[in-house]
Amino acid sequence: MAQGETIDRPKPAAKLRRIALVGNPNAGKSALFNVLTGARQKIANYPGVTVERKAGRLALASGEAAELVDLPGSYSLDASSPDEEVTRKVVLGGFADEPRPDVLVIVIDAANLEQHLVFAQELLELGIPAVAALNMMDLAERDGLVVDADALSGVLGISVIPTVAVRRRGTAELLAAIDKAAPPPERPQHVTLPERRLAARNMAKGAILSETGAHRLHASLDKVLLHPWAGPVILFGLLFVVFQAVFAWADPLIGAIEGVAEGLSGLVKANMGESLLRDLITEGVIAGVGSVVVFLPQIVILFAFILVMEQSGYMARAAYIMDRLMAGVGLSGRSFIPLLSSFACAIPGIMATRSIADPKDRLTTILIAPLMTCSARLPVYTVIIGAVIPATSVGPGVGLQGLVLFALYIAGIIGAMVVALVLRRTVTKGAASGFIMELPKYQWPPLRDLLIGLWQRAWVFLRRAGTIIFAATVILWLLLTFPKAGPGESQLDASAAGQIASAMQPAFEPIGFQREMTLALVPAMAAREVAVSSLATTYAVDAEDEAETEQALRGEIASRWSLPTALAFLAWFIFAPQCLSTIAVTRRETNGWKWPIVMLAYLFALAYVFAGITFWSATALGL
Ligand SMILES: Nc1nc2c(ncn2[C@@H]2O[C@H](COP(=O)(O)OP(=O)(O)OP(=O)(O)O)[C@@H](O)[C@H]2O)c(=O)[nH]1
Ligand SMILES: [Mg+2]
Repeated sequence: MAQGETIDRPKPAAKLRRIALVGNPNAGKSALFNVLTGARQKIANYPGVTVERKAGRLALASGEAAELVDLPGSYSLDASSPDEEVTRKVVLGGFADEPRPDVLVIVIDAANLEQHLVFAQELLELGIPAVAALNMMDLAERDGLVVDADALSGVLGISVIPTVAVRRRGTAELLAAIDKAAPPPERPQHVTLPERRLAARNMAKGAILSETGAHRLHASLDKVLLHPWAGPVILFGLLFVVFQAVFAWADPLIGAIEGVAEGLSGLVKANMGESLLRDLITEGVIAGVGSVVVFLPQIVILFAFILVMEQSGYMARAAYIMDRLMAGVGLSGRSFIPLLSSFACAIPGIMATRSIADPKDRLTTILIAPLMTCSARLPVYTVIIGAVIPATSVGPGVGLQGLVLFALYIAGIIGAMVVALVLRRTVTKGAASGFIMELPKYQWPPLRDLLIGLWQRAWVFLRRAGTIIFAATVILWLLLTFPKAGPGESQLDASAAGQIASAMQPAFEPIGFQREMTLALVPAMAAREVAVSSLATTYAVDAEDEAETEQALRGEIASRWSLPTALAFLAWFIFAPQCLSTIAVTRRETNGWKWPIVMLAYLFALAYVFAGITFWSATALGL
């Protein structure tokens, strides 16, 4: 769910041996890829994480360099979803510029042997030299399974190497086996699925030496967590805690970062004479970029929860619980994970829809993904909530601010559900497809994966602050600073930005937006957080005297905005179609401009209508 995750197309390498990691979803292919190549491909404890192939270099036991390709998990070579299609094409040599792999590394989950051996047999029928990685041996052992790798090797006719990808166990042996990989013994062709299943059962029986009852704890955990009514209550309670924590835990850290920004600004002022450059640094860079960077603690806390939920195996349970709810709006639990990813960023979320086989399900999921509150909206929400909602407590351990934030997330979800319902009755009409998903095993999140995951998220966020947000802020500062105001005229009125905003203002006046809010919407098309930095820069430029510039953005908003106006702005951001990258990735994933335009139009309409409704009802209530 990394934001803006990049996809490297494997480059055709003429001389290098090509080795492909294949197997069922969630077998640990990407984890193996990471340890073998030193890369940091995304992994998580639920199926369908990898949706594109990715290549890296590795050194074989002989020292020879080879190319390793990580593939999306698949249940068979009869592809039904776009991600499975990628696997099928790579294995069968269907991509024009990519030769068929020289060696297949079939990754098998030792704790799910029978299921994983079904696809393994189909792969062996291809006759490509192969080895098997019998992965997750630690979990098999923990569950009391003793798996006989040699017995398995005997029936499959290839080397079978026990591995624990996350502990780097067995990788040297695996590399040595890849070196010596030979074509598997010829197998009967065109075996039917029931025949393969039967054979898999027999092979598994022969290879599993003992099975004791350590499954019991997990079974009882599932009884509670997947209980028809206790399950949703626990899930809801958990999410509630997450949003409370985002506010409660981050506050001291935010204060510290704000202090650093103020200190820096003071330092610049003390050491530089009055000049445009000094203003650019203090009003543009420090006020603008700084106002976004302060949200790093909240982003990190949110992701820490999400990563722990993913890695522990709970996320897949959440999808399972949500399945019934999703069925109510014509979607399946399959859509849950892409939608959940969209809470980080809609881009990886939309890409994750490739694991949805049904095209109409998939399209609906893509169209509603931007309604999930992405992390770029968090700064906008929290700065406004911090400014206009009092930090009072509404119950033991429950703060009003966290409650409002929670409500904003829920509003996005409800909006998405309603839109899905409407879409399913109209443009994407059709029966909802069934949901099959295997539930992964519970495990303690590996600390290393957790820290790497957190670091990646934090880095993506900081990089955005240093690039897109920095650039947008500087451009905005220039537009706010020139042309210079004449005597008696306010700088904001005279500036190019002020004139642009004034031209747009009639459209936004009716929904309660002030001119600087309207202005903030324009650069926020690049990245939503820019709404915050542009407000900060605008107020810094607009400040009458030096002292006022020092005031943090929250204070400015508190003194300048009425409550209805602030609430309308929040409502706008629940729906606002304000990120160009989302539109671009939608165009790519739907192969055309039709659906991105539909998306843009409906989001814009909803944002406008809801901001308006919020403003007018809040005003009528006398807030
Ligand atoms: N305990 C344990 N966990 C493992 C092992 N290998 C992988 N995992 C975990 O299993 C989960 C799935 O791993 P991935 O590498 O994402 O699986 P994948 O096969 O790439 O899955 P898809 O991309 O969905 O096909 C992650 O949470 C890993 O941390 C292992 O040997 N032992
Ligand atoms: Mg993977």
